[in-house]
Amino acid sequence: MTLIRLEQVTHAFDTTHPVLDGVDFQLGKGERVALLGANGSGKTTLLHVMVGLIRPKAGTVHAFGRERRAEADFVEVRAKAGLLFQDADDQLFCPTVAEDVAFGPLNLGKSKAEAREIVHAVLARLGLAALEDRVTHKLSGGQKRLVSLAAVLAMEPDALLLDEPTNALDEATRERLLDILAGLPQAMVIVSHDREVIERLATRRVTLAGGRLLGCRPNPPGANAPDPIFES
Ligand SMILES: Nc1ncnc2c1ncn2[C@@H]1O[C@H](COP(=O)(O)OP(=O)(O)OP(=O)(O)O)[C@@H](O)[C@H]1O
Repeated sequence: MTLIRLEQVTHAFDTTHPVLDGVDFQLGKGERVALLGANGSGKTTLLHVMVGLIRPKAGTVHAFGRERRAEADFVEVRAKAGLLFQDADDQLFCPTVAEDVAFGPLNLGKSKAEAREIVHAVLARLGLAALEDRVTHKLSGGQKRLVSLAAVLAMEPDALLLDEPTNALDEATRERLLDILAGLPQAMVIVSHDREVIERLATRRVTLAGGRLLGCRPNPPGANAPDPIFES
């Protein structure tokens, strides 16, 4: 079952060259796709296109059963595909951790009591119960990353879009996050330059280069060369 499908997505921020140039991509249920590519190759842009934070100049976005065009379509997509931002400060904007994690469920129409239950459950599951009443902006970078993931998981998404999830984490926090991610059932797109993240989590790898998406399987028998062009 395909959760997200992009067809011929093209996007440019200026008139010089497109960042994305006819990108086809599919995320299937149960897949964990590593999205690789050099700095500035358009990985974050592609994640943002998937959830409607950027509207491409051309091409189509299908997600969770239908084509998505308008902002109202993407509100639903963002509830089903949780985006973990590269910078936790883009994710967390409430005074306390509990409020930040409750924000999504409340937005989805849960009652305050239901949201409180979800906050307790998610924070406990991630080993973050002690942070519940902390002031968000005073957390360390690693704590913010884990709380961001808690806020995303509180929405009970079907897919996770992770933008450099282990970036700037110390070894212990990185291991902890990797263990958590490895135990999650959601389909994932994982943007990462962290070899261990890719080797441990990814079921498939794709690479953005020159605006195009090239596909290759992890450790393909016989060769490591990318397939010439990505899947249909
Ligand atoms: N809002 C924007 N306005 C103008 N240019 C932008 C904007 N967002 C991204 N870009 C440009 O688009 C290109 C792709 O950026 P993007 O952040 O998607 O790359 P990336 O592959 O995620 O990079 P990194 O690995 O460094 O995070 C870059 O040249 C970037 O400067």
